[in-house]
Amino acid sequence: MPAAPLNAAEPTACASAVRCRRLSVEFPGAGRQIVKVINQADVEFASGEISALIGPSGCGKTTLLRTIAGLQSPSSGGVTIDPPSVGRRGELGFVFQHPALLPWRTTLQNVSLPLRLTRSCDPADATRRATEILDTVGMADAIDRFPHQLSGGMQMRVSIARALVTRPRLLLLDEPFAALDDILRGQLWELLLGLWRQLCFTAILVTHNIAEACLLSHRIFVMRDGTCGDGIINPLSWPRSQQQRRTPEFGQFYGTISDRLRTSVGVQDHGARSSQMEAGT
Ligand SMILES: Nc1ncnc2c1ncn2[C@@H]1O[C@H](COP(=O)(O)OP(=O)(O)OP(=O)(O)O)[C@@H](O)[C@H]1O
Repeated sequence: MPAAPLNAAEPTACASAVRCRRLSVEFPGAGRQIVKVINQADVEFASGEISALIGPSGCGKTTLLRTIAGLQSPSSGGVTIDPPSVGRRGELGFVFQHPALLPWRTTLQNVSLPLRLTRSCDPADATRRATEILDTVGMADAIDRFPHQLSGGMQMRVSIARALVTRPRLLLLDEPFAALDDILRGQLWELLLGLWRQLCFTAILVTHNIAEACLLSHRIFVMRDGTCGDGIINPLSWPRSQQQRRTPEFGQFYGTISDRLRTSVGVQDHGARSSQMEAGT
C-alpha cells in the first residue's frame, strides 16, 4: 500500500549515524561463567540508510539493537550516535516483534502517547500528529478502536506509527514482521520503504528473513562470533518494489547472503541453488 505524504509544511527528521567501537556485551552464563554475546564489535550504520542485521538465532542481534537503544549497557567499548541528541527520548524509535500496544488505550491514544510522554507538543498537536501518521500507515478508520479489535497486521501498523510519531532520526526494528503472513508482510515492506522515503531516517532492521533483508536494505550485516563484519552493499536498484524479487539480480544477491549466513553457522554449502529458488526467482 503506498504511503500518503505527510504534511509537507512540517520539517522531516534528519537521519543519524551509529558507530559501535570495540563494543562488548556480556551476560552471566551457567555457574560462574560469563558469556560474551557481543565481542569487540566494530561496526558503523550509515546515516540515512536501512541496514539489515541477520544471523543465526542467539547470535546477539537483539542484544546489539538494545545496546544501541540504550536499553542494555555495554561491558566495554561503546556506541556513538551522531548527532548525540538522538540518545534522548523521541529521536529514537523502536519497533518490537510484538506490537506491545496498551490494551486499555485506543489506537489514537497509543500512537499519541510518546508525544505526550516526551511533552514535545501540546495535547491538540499530539492528536493531530498521531492522526496524521495513522493516516499515512492506512489506519485512519481505526483510530477509536482498541488493540483487541485490530488484526495482527493492523496492530503492527499502529506500532510502526507509534515509533514514527515523534519523527525519530533513528528507527530500530526487531523482527517486526516475523509473525505476519506473506501477503501482509509484503504490504508492510512497501509501507516501511514509503515511510523511509518520506521521513529520511536511519534504520537498523533485525530479521531472519533473507528476502526481507535483500528487499529493504542498503547494506546487510551478517553477525558471527559476536561481531558484524563488513556490511555487504546491496546492489539492487532503487526504488524497491516486490517485483524485484522475481529478477535474476535478486536471486543472485539472495544466494550471496544465504551463503554468507550458512558460513556463519558453519554449514557446508550445497543449497545455494535451492536458496535462490526459495527467494521466488
Ligand atoms: N538479559 C540477559 N541475560 C542473560 N542472557 C541473555 C540476556 N539477553 C540475552 N541473553 C543471551 O544472549 C544471547 C543472544 O541473545 P539475543 O536475543 O541477542 O539473540 P538473537 O540473535 O536476537 O536471537 P533470535 O534471533 O533468536 O531472536 C542468547 O544466548 C541469550 O540467551
